[in-house]
Amino acid sequence: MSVTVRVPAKVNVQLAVGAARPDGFHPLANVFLAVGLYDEITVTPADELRVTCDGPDADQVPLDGTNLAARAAQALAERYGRSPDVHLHIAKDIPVAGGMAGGSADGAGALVACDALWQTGAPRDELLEICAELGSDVPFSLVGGAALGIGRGEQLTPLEVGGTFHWVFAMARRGLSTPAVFREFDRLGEGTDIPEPVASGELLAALAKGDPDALAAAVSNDLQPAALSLFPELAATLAAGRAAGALTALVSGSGPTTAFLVRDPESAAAVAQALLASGTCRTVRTASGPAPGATVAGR
Ligand SMILES: C[C@](O)(CO)[C@H](O)COP(=O)(O)OP(=O)(O)OC[C@H]1O[C@@H](n2ccc(N)nc2=O)[C@H](O)[C@@H]1O
Ligand SMILES: Nc1ncnc2c1ncn2[C@@H]1O[C@H](COP(=O)(O)OP(=O)(O)OP(=O)(O)O)[C@@H](O)[C@H]1O
Repeated sequence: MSVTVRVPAKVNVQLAVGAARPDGFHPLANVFLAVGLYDEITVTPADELRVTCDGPDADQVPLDGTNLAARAAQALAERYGRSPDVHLHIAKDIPVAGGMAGGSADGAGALVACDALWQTGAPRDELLEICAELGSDVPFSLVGGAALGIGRGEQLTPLEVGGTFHWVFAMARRGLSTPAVFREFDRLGEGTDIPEPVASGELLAALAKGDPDALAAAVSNDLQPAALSLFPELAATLAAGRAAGALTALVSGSGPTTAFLVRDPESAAAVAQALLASGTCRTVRTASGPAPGATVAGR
């Protein structure tokens, strides 16, 4: 008996960041959009808790107890007083350390998979609570679609989306550490007045309407200057995508993956090809959103 769960990546269409809180986390107005790039997590009973991973970035994924999928299984087992002895296999398609919530997807996926395998019947609110303990992005990986995250990004309100948005993603030649990007944000903001993060009304209206031009005009990412400061070569990738006709170009979350909003799948293919030809990235992928959250794909 095994259970497989499919979980999407995310792009942040708005990431407003406030000044660091006393606990070191930053208050956010984080507008998440799940996109159709997926990791699949398969859980099978085993003699001990063990993680395996395959996919193009598999060699960068830790297979010990620090893996978010292992931590999710441990957390659920502890709550229900049972043994966490399972084999978790991650079929990884989401770039690692790319700002697309790949590890978070695996955490949410393992939680849903173990919940189904063990038939714990945990209420959704309890699963979301465990997700929030695992990381700020993990609750969104569970729910998918589109949502506004406040607090450190874990307090979610689902958002209406009136259409499908088409994207091209350019994967960089190395990763960026999320804490390092937040630290660079702090350094760049030293001595300035950092406003409270608020969601943009124009952006929420554009999502609700399903209007790519309006969304392109409203996207923003307060972590982008910090990501560019640590990874200056990303400026050339953003420029190449804009020159190829993307409606807008931005760093996805803490980066270094860059995201390009386009009008339709044909433009996605053209922008993807131009980005690859520019030589400014490792690889490109196209995907559209919103995509559903963690979903049992097979038993
Ligand atoms: C950049 C985003 O991906 C945007 O969605 C998230 O804010 C990061 O979410 P995540 O990777 O799940 O982050 P966590 O595992 O909760 O935290 C990793 C580290 O990121 C920083 N962090 C994260 C979230 C937040 N609101 N403020 C922060 O300063 C902290 O240094 C923290 O130690
Ligand atoms: N299941 C996992 N998959 C990938 N990385 C993991 C996993 N579990 C733990 N990690 C660790 O987390 C680090 C960040 O990887 P991840 O792919 O989650 O980054 P990210 O997509 O930039 O995250 P986010 O967008 O949530 O900030 C990795 O370098 C790795 O050490």
